[in-house]
Parts: sequence; C-alpha cells; structure tokens
Amino acid sequence: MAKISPSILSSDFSKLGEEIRKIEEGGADFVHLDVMDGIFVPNITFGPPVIKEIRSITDIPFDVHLMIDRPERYIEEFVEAGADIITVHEESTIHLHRTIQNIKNCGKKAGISLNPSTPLENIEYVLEDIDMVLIMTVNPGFGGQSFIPAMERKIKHLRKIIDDRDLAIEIEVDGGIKLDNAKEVTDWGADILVAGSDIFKADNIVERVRLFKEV
Ligand SMILES: O=C(CO)[C@H](O)[C@H](O)COP(=O)(O)O
Ligand SMILES: [Fe+2]
Repeated sequence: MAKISPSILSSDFSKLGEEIRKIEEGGADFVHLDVMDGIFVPNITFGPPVIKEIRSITDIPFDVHLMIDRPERYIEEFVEAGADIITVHEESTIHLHRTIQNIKNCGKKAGISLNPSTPLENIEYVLEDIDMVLIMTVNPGFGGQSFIPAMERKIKHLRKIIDDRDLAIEIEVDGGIKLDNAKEVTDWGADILVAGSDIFKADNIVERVRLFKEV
C-alpha cells in the first residue's frame, strides 16, 4: 500500500486549517507543501512563515517540495518552520551533494526531485546519500495537469535500480495522480503518491483520502 501525501496547492487557502484537519481525518501520511519562487517555476506560492503556522495545527509529517532556485540558501529556515522531509530539485542547485548534506546535517530526511526531462543518471552518485526521489510526472509549477505517460518507464527504471542495489530510498510520484491511476502507479513501484486537485477538489475530502489509502 502506498502512502498518501496530499498537496495543499489545490486547497482552499481561505480555510487551510479546516482543509488540513480533513486530510488528517482521512488518514493522510504526510502534508505535501509546494514551495515555488516564480524563478525556478513560473508560479509563486508560500514560504517558511506559512509552513510554521500550519505546523502549529497538526502533527502530520511535512513533506516539503522546494521548487526554488538555489534552495541551499533556505534549508535552515525550512527546518525551523517544521519540515520533516526536504526535497530539492536536481536542476535547481549546482552543488547537489552539499545541499543534501546540509539537509541531513539538520537531522531531516533529504529528497531529490527530477523534472520530467531530467534523466535518472543525474543522481547516480548521490543515491547512497538520500532518503527519497520525487519523480515529477508533470512539469512543476501548477496543480491540475495531466500525467506524462513516458514517466511510467522512469518510475519502473528507478524501482529496479533501488531493488537491485538494495537502497533505502522511497519513490514519491507527483503530478496528475488521481484515484483512477493510483493503483497502476503504485504497481510500477511508487511508495508515496502526491495528489492535489483530485483530493482538494473532491466533494468529500475526508472520503477521498480514505479511498486513496485503500488503493
Ligand atoms: O509539485 C506540484 C506541482 O509542481 C504539485 O505537488 C502537483 O502538481 C500536485 O497537483 P496535482 O495532483 O493536481 O497534479
Ligand atoms: Fe509537489
């Protein structure tokens, strides 16, 4: 069974507290927090102050997806705000290994995310140092986009690498995940599914999270 990490990107920000309580009630394993800076991706969302506020209302682990340029500048701030897993994009930082070490030195789990066009080979030499790989299955920046079919091969390939080398890495899949494709993506090897619009645009958010958990 895959873990579920609802992305609040598609939630109603005017009642964020209520939205978080609903996913908590549904059994969400994480809260997925999409941080965007308008430079690495063409959209701006929120940063550490908002995350800190949410931290005060829930104990669900925070899965922070940084879509920002040179994330190494802000690792400590996200740790202080309450992040549990910090994921940076391979494309966003020149010294990826050092950035990963920064996160680990803060005692947090480190993830690396790959844009759809970025090959798995780019993270070959840091696989031993990370806890998670986040495979983007849409181009980062917006919720509600369609799953890119070629990512099936990427997920399966990464699953094989992890299993063959017995690595302690979880695969998170983010973008275009719906109840309809959740089982298929899990069968390909995903350990954690991120879902934004399919959960927060549902009539019954609590029930929707429960249904994902049953997949
Ligand atoms: O990182 C993201 C976008 O860059 C989001 O996590 C993702 O798009 C979730 O939204 P949806 O489930 O609606 O595709
Ligand atoms: Fe995300």
